[in-house]
Amino acid sequence: MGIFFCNLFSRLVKKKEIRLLVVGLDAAGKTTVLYKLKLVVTTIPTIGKKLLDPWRSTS
Ligand SMILES: Nc1nc2c(ncn2[C@@H]2O[C@H](COP(=O)(O)OP(=O)(O)OP(=O)(O)O)[C@@H](O)[C@H]2O)c(=O)[nH]1
Ligand SMILES: [Mg+2]
Repeated sequence: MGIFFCNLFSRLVKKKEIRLLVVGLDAAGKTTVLYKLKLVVTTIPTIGKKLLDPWRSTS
């Protein structure tokens, strides 16, 4: 875990573009945390629950 954050921090200092996946419940505060950490350039909002429902027919 420590090595992961060290690598992440060093990449941020170098201003290199990184992609970060943040997973959590709807409106849990994921985007808020990224903005507070000043990590956000662009975000993709939560995909609709219906699209992720494995029991829902795709036809
Ligand atoms: N009370 C409270 N509200 C919070 C907190 N963090 C975020 N919020 C509020 O919760 C709402 C949703 O926050 P977002 O950061 O947009 O949540 P999200 O997880 O990115 O949501 P999705 O992208 O829709 O999945 C916003 O109105 C925030 O202001 C917190 O720690 N406490
Ligand atoms: Mg969000």
